Amino acid sequence: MTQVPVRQASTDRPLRRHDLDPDPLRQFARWLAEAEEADIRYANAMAVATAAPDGTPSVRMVLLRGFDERGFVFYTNYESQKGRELAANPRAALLFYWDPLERQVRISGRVLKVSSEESDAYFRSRPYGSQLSAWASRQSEPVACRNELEARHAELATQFPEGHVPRPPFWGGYRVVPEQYEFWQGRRNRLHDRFRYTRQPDGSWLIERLQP
Ligand SMILES: Cc1cc2nc3c(=O)[nH]c(=O)nc-3n(C[C@H](O)[C@H](O)[C@H](O)COP(=O)(O)O)c2cc1C
Repeated sequence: MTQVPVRQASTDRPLRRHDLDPDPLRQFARWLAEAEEADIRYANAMAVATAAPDGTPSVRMVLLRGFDERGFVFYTNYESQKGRELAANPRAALLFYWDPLERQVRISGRVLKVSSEESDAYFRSRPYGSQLSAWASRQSEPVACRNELEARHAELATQFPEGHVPRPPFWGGYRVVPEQYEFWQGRRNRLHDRFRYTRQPDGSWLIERLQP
């Protein structure tokens, strides 16, 4: 077996109960802002885990495009592997990892499609080339060669001039509505700080420290 070197935490940045915002959304916003201030490339990149109906998990990176009290939004192809899994089992887990800050955030909950108006508005804001790519790619399906994709992209450019690309009906947003969050702060000696927020039936959040 190839041994993978283990790196020790370089700083010790405690996370205490009284540092936490009672609202996990505000706590998340604070940590994301700190990740952005730390110049982390793609601080909004997150892994999204879904599961097939037989329980087989799958995970991939996507970019968080917005978040508020309604949930966490990302955009993708509704007919991709994740889209098919979410249609059958509308639950997901999200994971952010900000290495320079030694922080991890886990979020899990139910998943809804965002409204078509919201997806349309976001699609309109995308660069022209990305709009065409959304049409060109049958995401997660095999393709014989890259030329086929590029030819389709070029053909779509003649069909849809810049500024006039409609959103493909098979492309749009998902919103993950959190039921649980976990904020993890790496500490020396692997005695890390972990706090879990669990949504209660009355809408409040139970906060518990977890063992590392
Ligand atoms: C940093 C990063 C960001 C990504 N962002 C997205 C995204 O926002 N939406 C998306 O559909 N795919 C995104 N991808 C590609 C996905 O990881 C994945 O390859 C694709 O969505 C197909 O996944 P699936 O076959 O599991 O459905 C991103 C990949 C990386 C590495």
